[in-house]
Amino acid sequence: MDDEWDDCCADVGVVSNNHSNIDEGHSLSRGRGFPSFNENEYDDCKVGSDDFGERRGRGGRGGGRGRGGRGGRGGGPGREPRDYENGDGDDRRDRGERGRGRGRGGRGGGRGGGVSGDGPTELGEDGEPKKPPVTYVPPEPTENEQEIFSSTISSGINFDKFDCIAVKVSGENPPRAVESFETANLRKYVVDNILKAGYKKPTPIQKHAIPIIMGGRDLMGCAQTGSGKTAAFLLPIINTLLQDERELVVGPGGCAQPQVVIVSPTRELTLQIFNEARKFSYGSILKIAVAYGGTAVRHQGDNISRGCHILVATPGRLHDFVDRNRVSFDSIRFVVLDEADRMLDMGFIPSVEKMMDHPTMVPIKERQTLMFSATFPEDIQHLAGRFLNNYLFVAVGIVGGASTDVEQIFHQVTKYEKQTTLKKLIEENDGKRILVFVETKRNADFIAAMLSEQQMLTSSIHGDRMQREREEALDNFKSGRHCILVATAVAARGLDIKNVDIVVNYDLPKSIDEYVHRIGRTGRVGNRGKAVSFYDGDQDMQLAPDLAKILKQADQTVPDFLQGGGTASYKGNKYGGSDIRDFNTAVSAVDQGLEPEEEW
Ligand SMILES: Nc1ncnc2c1ncn2[C@@H]1O[C@H](COP(=O)(O)OP(=O)(O)OP(=O)(O)O)[C@@H](O)[C@H]1O
Repeated sequence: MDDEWDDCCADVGVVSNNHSNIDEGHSLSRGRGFPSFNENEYDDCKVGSDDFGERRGRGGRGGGRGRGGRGGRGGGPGREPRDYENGDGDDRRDRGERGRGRGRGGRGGGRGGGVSGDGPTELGEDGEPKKPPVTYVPPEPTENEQEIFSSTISSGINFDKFDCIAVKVSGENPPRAVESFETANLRKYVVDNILKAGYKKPTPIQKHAIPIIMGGRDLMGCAQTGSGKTAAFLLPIINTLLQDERELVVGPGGCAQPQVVIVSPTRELTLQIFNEARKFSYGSILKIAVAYGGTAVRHQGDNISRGCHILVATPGRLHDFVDRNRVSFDSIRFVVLDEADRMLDMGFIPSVEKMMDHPTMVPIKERQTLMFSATFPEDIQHLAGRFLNNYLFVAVGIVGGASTDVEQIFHQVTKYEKQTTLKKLIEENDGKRILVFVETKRNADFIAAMLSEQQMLTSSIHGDRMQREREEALDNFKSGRHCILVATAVAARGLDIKNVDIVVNYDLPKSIDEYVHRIGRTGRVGNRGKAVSFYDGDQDMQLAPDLAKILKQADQTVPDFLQGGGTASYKGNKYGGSDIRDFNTAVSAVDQGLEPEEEW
């Protein structure tokens, strides 16, 4: 599959029988009163789990890049030159501890170790190199109140302009939007936590989603990047759990029965939502648990088996637990798909179907199903309909449109000019926090190494890095220790990082939705941001019409080289369209003309 960065793959049902590779000596403390997880029960690298990030052993680049630069590649078997160019080849060849050969010149020494130095690779029953156990135990989440509440990005000068964006609500009998958190019928506990997070008033998606969800309805919610969709579902869910408290159930054998399951496509986003849920439920009796790949299974399993009201998970790891009867959906009250269009596209749909159709899943009419994204193409909305019950559709602004707070700049370059252009851009923006997107994992490594060699403090994040490295890279960038983060699409969606000054599309993505999500890492909650994209006519021509359209919709100048290149791939003026169910109601529209191409 081309989306190799995915934290899940389509084959969710396939469970490897090869458990012999699991480190039997690895142990963690037993849960209180519940059976502890045995690592042997899990093959953390099984096909279909969300553990791509823990893959090791790139056969073709075993040379190891040590301190001071990239060493030779090609010490190991298997990588075709084409594969090297494209970087993201067949993941099956990416396994096996010993071939990794990675290191960052100029920043702390390389992590070398090629195939050649370590003797023959041991093979498992399936002929694949035996997989190492995943032993990474992430740091415990903080209990420090100040830290819990400090992750919020402060709202910017354009925050109030959110209120001028047209909102369309469709579906039967939508409730009235709320105007403030104080009048939203939220419990004091929840309002106190909202205030501690520094929120003064709800964003449009929150104004609409809170009463809809508290009113027991299903929802498909679309609003621009950085406009508070996470709180839009977390606040009413947490409020409902506290208002109408139900007993926490843990079945036989420590099988947890969460009341809420929130699924998102990447590990880092899952962790972020988990922390947001902890924030808004701070001080309450609610138990929040997290499950994502690339981490020691037993650790998460023990936590989950103690019981949790809310489980935030990536699909692969969620199904690991479900398949082993460690999690069931018998007590579900809410199912949330964040980045829902991504969760329903080809790579993830089997996981979502498996969850929704699971024999233990509460029937559609007895649970609430909520879906959120900044982009929601109509074909994906069709798919979504089957999981929703008489839902309301809320669209804030143009579905799939870019945040108007992001200035979008394009440089026309050839592929040979990209490196120099990037270096120049970074030099001209010394000290600014810059997120650089590239298309392939290999290019992410390459660019990060190149910048590091130039004494530009750089981290990288992509699906071939171990989870520990991914989290460290993100942390270095968030804390400002490293001003530059080079990323593949794994960081395109949902991540909420303070003070990202510039997003660079070193390589433009293949789809316009991906572009919208990427540039949405800056210019969040009313802050201004800038996106600089390198446009290579040879590579990116097919994206030109969509880019031109996105620019026009955001009232920005369209460069000549993006003009006249054909028709956009989306119909009409509404990326992703409106509610596909053909409701002709615009129940709540604050149409003040700020969205020139709005049709409602
Ligand atoms: N009402 C509010 N007032 C102030 N800040 C808010 C409010 N709601 C959310 N925020 C903050 O705005 C930032 C962006 O929120 P969030 O990550 O939920 O955006 P999003 O719409 O999900 O974006 P994306 O589409 O990129 O996932 C977060 O730092 C969040 O804490």
